[in-house]
Amino acid sequence: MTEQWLKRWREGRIGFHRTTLHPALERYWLTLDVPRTAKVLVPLCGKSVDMRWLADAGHPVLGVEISPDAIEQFVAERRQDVLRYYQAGFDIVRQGSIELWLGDFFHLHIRQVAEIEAFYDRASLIALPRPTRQRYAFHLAQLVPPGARGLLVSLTRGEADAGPPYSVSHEEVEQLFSPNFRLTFLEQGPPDARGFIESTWALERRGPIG
Ligand SMILES: C[S@@+](CC[C@H](N)C(=O)[O-])C[C@H]1O[C@@H](n2cnc3c(N)ncnc32)[C@H](O)[C@@H]1O
Repeated sequence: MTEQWLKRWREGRIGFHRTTLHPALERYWLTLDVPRTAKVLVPLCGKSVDMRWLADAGHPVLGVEISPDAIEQFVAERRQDVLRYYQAGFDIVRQGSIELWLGDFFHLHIRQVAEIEAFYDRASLIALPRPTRQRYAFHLAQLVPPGARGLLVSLTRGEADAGPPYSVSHEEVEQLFSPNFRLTFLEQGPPDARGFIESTWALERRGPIG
């Protein structure tokens, strides 16, 4: 799976990438009431311009991405100094208040991200096959503290077929996240040219007593 993503990036097959801010982020982020300076985790971040918006809104951003091409393309898109360092098994590239950790999201450990208070997933869950989605939801829950809030932008399609992107039903989103998060369904967009429908959810990490 990893090799497939690296290859996609090398060959420029990144149809999932948006060059403009995701409308759901702009519409709903402020409604989450995340403290302005809270650090936002962006798992499987690609070179999403949404990270610029979060950073411009005052949030330090921690993106995790397996493809070095994605990270290099992201930082090349802005003329701003870049700092490079190595920490806990990850090569990290920092540009302003955005740090991009090169490596496998599943290798990120809670000790390394203790200060995360919020998260943003657009097209991350849906990049993973079904058994890995279960692991993803559990891993995200381990990384963020009780009370952490975030947005999830997922995809469904009438006839589920081979992904990525994978079609993830609303029932599956609830089944994956409700053990550890409070979920609020926010909106469902119109179908795109391939019949995919994006749905947006607000999530809040539950505390030990629910
Ligand atoms: C569908 S793309 C979405 C990217 C971004 N969230 C966006 O909205 O443009 C999924 C991304 O996850 C990355 N990826 C896949 N598996 C990963 C993993 N285990 N750890 C970190 N990144 C991963 C891929 O390289 C790809 O850039």
